Amino acid sequence: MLDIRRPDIVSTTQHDGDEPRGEPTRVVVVVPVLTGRRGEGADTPSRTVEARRDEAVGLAAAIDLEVMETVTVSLNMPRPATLIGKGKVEEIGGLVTAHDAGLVFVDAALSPVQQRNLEKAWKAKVVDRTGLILEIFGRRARTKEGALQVELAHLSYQKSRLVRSWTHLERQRGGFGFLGGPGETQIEADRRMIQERITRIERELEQVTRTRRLHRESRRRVPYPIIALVGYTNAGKSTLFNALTTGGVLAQDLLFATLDPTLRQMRLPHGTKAILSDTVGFISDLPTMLVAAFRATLEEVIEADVILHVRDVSHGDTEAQAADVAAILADLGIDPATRTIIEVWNKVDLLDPEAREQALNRAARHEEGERPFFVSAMTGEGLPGLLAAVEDKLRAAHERLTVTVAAVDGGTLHWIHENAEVEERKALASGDTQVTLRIAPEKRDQLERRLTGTA
Ligand SMILES: Nc1nc2c(ncn2[C@@H]2O[C@H](COP(=O)(O)OP(=O)(O)OP(=O)(O)O)[C@@H](O)[C@H]2O)c(=O)[nH]1
Repeated sequence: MLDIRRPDIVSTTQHDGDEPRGEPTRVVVVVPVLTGRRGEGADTPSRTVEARRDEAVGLAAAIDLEVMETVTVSLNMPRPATLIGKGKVEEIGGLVTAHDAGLVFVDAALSPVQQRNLEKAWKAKVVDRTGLILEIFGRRARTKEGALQVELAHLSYQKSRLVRSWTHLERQRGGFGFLGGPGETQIEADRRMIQERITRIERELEQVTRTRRLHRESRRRVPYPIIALVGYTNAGKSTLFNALTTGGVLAQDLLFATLDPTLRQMRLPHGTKAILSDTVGFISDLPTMLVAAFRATLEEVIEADVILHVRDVSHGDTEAQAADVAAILADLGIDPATRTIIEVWNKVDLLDPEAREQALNRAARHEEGERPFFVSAMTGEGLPGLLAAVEDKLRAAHERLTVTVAAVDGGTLHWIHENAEVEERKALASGDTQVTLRIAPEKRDQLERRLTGTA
């Protein structure tokens, strides 16, 4: 697990004599909001200031930090040295001391120099948005591959900061007119250490990815459709994942359960079996180095037969969150016009009657057949209706056929069991077998060729 407070995570921003003083889990959250000209990483026009504050607090809370205070800072012009102005830096410094905070989360992109200067000024560790998101992803990664991908992204992030800081130090050294000054060997050693870890993780990742690919291929041979959960962080995907797959792991689930905790087999009301896939939560302004890691964990979504877009409908910022999720899906090449995406409006138990009425009105504006489902993963409300709808969609896509397989054609019978869902199997007097099955459109031709002997 990665840890922003872990001492062996190299930081160019540590200096003798100004180590963080306060409690490492007490955090002051700073939300810079650009009011003037647009600048680096501070404002997100689609979000209100309140929503940004809420999100920043949520991010900090996601890794169990104790938020002592949240400060919004209006920025006309970002300052190169500290991002925010001198007066505010001092004011926040006062809060850091008063709360005995060991950490300040600045919800923006900080340059290494800004980070270092702020750490010096506040005598606390400073983490920016990318740093915190990397930390959250690191803690939530549930597969070995996911954990390694995030660690790799984290190391690349550190390395890039080291490089930039190096340039900065070089310039400084030039100014003082001496070579090989303090810091050089330390930074070189840090770089080497990071590079060694990157190489080691890349090797490990290659191995894990190869194993995963093999598993994926063996899973593909099993004809179960895939239902993928996607959604903004904290929307309730994992709660829903558990609610929909309770009842333990069936014996035949082991193939999935042991391989990957984000995949579980489930049974729909009429008995259709499917694989439910949980995914990592989406976050707005995802750091670029995480996009690749993200992509790898989203392969199931790309291949899914049905995508459930889980939304926290009780959240004030639910529309902007939905827009972020839609943008990420589009980035993954998922076209809502050709894919089955069902919106799941979760946490309805938190809505008061008036808010529920408003949400129902909003839902009614969706086309029939694309109406969102109101559910509570917590209380179970609405889940049976959702499952029935998912099953309908899957069944609509999978044709139901009754075929007769010749007694001599054991190969085709085997193929059918591997590639289709067998509903009924009857031995005929002739020795042939009559099979009623459901099959995906892309497999139908193959079956036809086998049955007509043209395979
Ligand atoms: N009241 C209520 N709370 C819910 C419901 N579903 C989830 N929660 C809570 O919302 C929080 C987030 O739920 P998770 O299931 O972890 O959300 P997630 O989407 O998997 O989050 P990430 O892992 O960040 O992507 C937890 O505290 C849940 O207990 C619901 O239907 N009602």
